This record gives sequence, structure tokens and C-alpha cells, in this order.
Amino acid sequence: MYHLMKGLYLYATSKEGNVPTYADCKASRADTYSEYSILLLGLDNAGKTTLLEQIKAAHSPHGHPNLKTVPTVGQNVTTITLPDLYLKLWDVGGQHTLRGLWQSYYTSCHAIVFVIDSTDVGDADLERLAAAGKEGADEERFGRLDECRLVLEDVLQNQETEGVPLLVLANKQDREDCVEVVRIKEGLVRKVVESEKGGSVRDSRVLPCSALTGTGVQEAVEWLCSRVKWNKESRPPVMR
Ligand SMILES: Nc1nc2c(ncn2[C@@H]2O[C@H](COP(=O)(O)OP(=O)(O)OP(=O)(O)O)[C@@H](O)[C@H]2O)c(=O)[nH]1
Ligand SMILES: [Mg+2]
Repeated sequence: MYHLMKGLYLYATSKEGNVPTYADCKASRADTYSEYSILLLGLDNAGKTTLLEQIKAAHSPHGHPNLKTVPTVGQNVTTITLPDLYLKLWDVGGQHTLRGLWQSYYTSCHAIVFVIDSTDVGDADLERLAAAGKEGADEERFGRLDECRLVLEDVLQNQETEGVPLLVLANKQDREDCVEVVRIKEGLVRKVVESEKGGSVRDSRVLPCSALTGTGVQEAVEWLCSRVKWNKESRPPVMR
């Protein structure tokens, strides 16, 4: 309210052009105070908390990321301030027993980031996994690929995530034993998103990143900002 009043005051008291109109004041108020919630999901050990720490550090003046994470039990929350909006990031525990809690965040989130450990999905080829059958799906060959597929399907199939933009991060790209992002995109994500179990039509993207080094983190934040704004008719921000 203060900023709206201030804008109107400037408008009313100014004599020359180039001053904000009433519509400008309203628009700038709307942008400045829009808050969007981003939900970080993925299997345990994928790198969600490390990612949260990197994003937090990149947006605070004396930021050094705390990269010594422990498995999350419950949640970590951080709000970052960007030029035209706030992003509130919710990092929740990915352990099997904690995944039941995820759905309580679905209705209020504006975008989902699904973090994948690119060193723990074999060669990320769901077709090969299917061909190998249950017995062939050994951990050495496929890592946690099948678990990852099931969990991603479960998120996308939930009615409360309908239409919510999805960013999949192929994390740990700094490691030599990682699978390339293109394989994760073609072999895993596209197959899930385009299958019956991929849920509703939504904006989605797969990006490479290293939460540990920070590579790709800024691109991820930029993508999220643009998509939550595009989708704001369906999921309006919280105004504050
Ligand atoms: N090499 C490498 N290691 C990473 C990266 N991101 C996370 N790690 C490591 O992976 C381990 C798990 O990271 P976390 O961020 O705690 O994983 P999480 O997804 O929050 O796990 P939960 O809280 O159990 O759901 C830690 O040892 C991190 O240092 C990365 O980009 N590269
Ligand atoms: Mg964690």
C-alpha cells in the first residue's frame, strides 16, 4: 500500500512528463510484491539442499554456500529477492518415507524443480530398462533409474500439480561418471512427460547443472522466473 500511495503522490505532485501513471504504479506494485513458491523435489541424495544453498548464496550480499549438507528430514525454506518478484524455495526431504509429505505442497507451488543425480541413473535409458525386465534391472547397470521414473510419474500424475511448470535438473554434471543431459532428456524425462503417466500439458525443460559448483544454477533460476510469470493466470502469485 505504501508504494502505491507513494507512486500516486509522485504522479499527483509532478509537473512534467515521464512520471509513472496510475496504471504504472499498480503494475509496479504487482510485480514488486509477487511471491512465487518453487518446490524442490527428487530422490534422496539428488542434491536439492545443495542447490538451495547455492541459490541462497548467489542472492545474498555476503553469500557463501554451506555445502556440507545432511539428509533433510522435514523442510528448508528460503526466499530470494529478484528485481521484480520474490521466489520462495521449498526444499523437502527426498527419502522414501518422507515422500508422502510432498503432496501437501502441491496446491500452493508455482513451479516444480525435479533434481536428478546424473551419476545414479545408469545410462538413463528407460527403453533398455524395460527390455531388461525386472531381473535385469540391477543397480549396477541402471542405478536408481526406475525409482526416479516412478517418483517423477507420481508427481506429474497428481491432480494438484496439473499445469505446473516443471524444470528437471540433471545434477552433478561436474562428475566424470555423470550421464549427459541429452540422455536424461531423451531417455527418461521426455518418455515420462509424454506418456499417459506424464499428467497434464505443462511447460517443461531439462537443464544440466552442478549444485556443488554452481554451474547452471543461474539459468535454472531464470527459467523458473519466466515460467511462473507466464503461468500466473492459472496460478496467481501471493501478494505481499
Ligand atoms: N559432485 C557433486 N555432488 C553433489 C552435487 N549436488 C549435491 N552433491 C552431493 O550429493 C550429496 C547429497 O546432497 P544433498 O543436497 O544433501 O541431497 P538432497 O537431495 O537434499 O537429499 P535429501 O535431503 O536426503 O533428500 C552431498 O554429498 C552433496 O555434496 C553436485 O552437483 N555435484
Ligand atoms: Mg536435502
